[in-house]
Amino acid sequence: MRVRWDGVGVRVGDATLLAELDLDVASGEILGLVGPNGSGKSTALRCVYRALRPSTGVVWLDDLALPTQSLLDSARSVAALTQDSHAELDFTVAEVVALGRAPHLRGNQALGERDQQLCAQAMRRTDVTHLAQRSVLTLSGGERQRVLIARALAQDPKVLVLDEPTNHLDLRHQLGLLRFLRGCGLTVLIALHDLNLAAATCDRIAVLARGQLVAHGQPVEVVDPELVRTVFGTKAAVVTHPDSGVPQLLYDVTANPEGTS
Ligand SMILES: Nc1ncnc2c1ncn2[C@@H]1O[C@H](COP(=O)(O)OP(=O)(O)OP(=O)(O)O)[C@@H](O)[C@H]1O
Repeated sequence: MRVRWDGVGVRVGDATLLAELDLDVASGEILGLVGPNGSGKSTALRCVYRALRPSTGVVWLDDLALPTQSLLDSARSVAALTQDSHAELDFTVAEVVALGRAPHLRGNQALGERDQQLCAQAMRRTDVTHLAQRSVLTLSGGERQRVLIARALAQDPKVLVLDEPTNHLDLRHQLGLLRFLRGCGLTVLIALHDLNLAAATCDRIAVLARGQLVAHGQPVEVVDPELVRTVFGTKAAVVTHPDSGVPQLLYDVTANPEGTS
């Protein structure tokens, strides 16, 4: 499913959280949103999963404008793992993952065979099957994060919106998740702080700063020392990964952050 931000701006009072954003994401593409804290990444994503109504512009899913769709219809297409996703009730892992099926069920309708298959598949993909009967309250931060990703996958969406999904995940599970995203065939919109993981995972990267889109393109076009210096105020060198050919940044924590010496 194609996703398009069409002049999407968000203002609260006098503050512009997101200036008019134009971005077009093809079906099956992975778009990475990167940028400093407070640059508008979550705001841009919230407009897609409808936690926020844009002040200007429209988000399109294929040729349907989001405001013309019911919340239920868009929830069938778009699953989100957000920074405010919580699992604070005393539910088992299996119960939390099953909540992902809610947009596809009527009222208190029980899970059917296909629903159960999708939940089981989502739990396998996120390596939480062995936790199925545990209370989510007893999980570590990374285990809980994987359960929330499983819930989003169980929704069987066409578009997956992930806001910092690698938070709390150990290296193996970070790479496992990103590898899965590369092969899943869904349209993926993902906010990431780690520019190297973004470069390794995303087809295109959009760089936001103070609510503005300041760069946009394939990782080789975007991951650049000058951009890292101007946007993040950080000195970095770029090398090419010997196997994947993807640009990767190297940091020197002893260097002057502005890179002036
Ligand atoms: N309701 C609000 N009222 C005023 N300002 C807000 C509101 N919601 C968000 N902001 C501000 O909008 C800016 C953009 O926030 P957003 O969460 O989109 O940034 P982000 O790029 O996702 O940041 P981070 O990397 O820290 O998660 C921030 O400065 C934030 O404080």
